[in-house]
Amino acid sequence: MKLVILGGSGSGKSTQAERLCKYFDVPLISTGEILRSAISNEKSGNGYSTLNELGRLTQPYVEKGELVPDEIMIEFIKVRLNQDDVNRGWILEGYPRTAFQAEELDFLLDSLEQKLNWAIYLQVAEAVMVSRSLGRSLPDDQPEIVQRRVELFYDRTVPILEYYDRRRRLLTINGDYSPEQVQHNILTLLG
Ligand SMILES: Nc1ncnc2c1ncn2[C@@H]1O[C@H](COP(=O)(O)OP(=O)(O)O)[C@@H](O)[C@H]1O
Repeated sequence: MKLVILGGSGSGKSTQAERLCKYFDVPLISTGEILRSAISNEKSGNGYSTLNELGRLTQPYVEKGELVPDEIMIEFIKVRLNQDDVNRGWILEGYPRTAFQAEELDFLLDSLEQKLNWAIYLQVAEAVMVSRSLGRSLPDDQPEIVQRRVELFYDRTVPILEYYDRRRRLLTINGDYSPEQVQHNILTLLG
């Protein structure tokens, strides 16, 4: 199974992505989680590694709630999707986040002779995004930064919905239910 999970900050996309990975027994690729761990690794000064390099490059963006430049993310996904453990499938969460990243993902999948099954959009109201994000304790979850991520979600990520819809690959799910109910609704739609 190859799925992209789309949604704003606090939409429940990381919760659903984790559940779906267990269900389908495929690896999770969560760009937010990978970047946060690369940044904390780099800060703790654990020597030189590719992960530290990624942390050093992306920290200024992540900490302000800004998007990491497309070129960095596209390169990262290219390397990740070429690794052996993702042959049978994967769930991408946090990527793509811009229309350019979505197009590049399609080019990459073409070159790997892979095909995306579905893009799942977890739809919640803006107030739900903000209140759920403020209830977490991630380093980049302060109010102004959350607000900025929500703004960028509408400006940069919402256009991707149309991209996938035109290609008949979009499933929209109401994210304003319990995690169990949302997962159930996703699995029902996936058939
Ligand atoms: N595909 C991406 N493109 C650009 N920046 C990204 C991407 N994925 C993650 N990031 C960066 O990592 C941060 C945290 O990502 P994530 O945990 O997915 O956030 P959210 O809580 O908004 O869903 C983002 O605010 C952004 O700075």
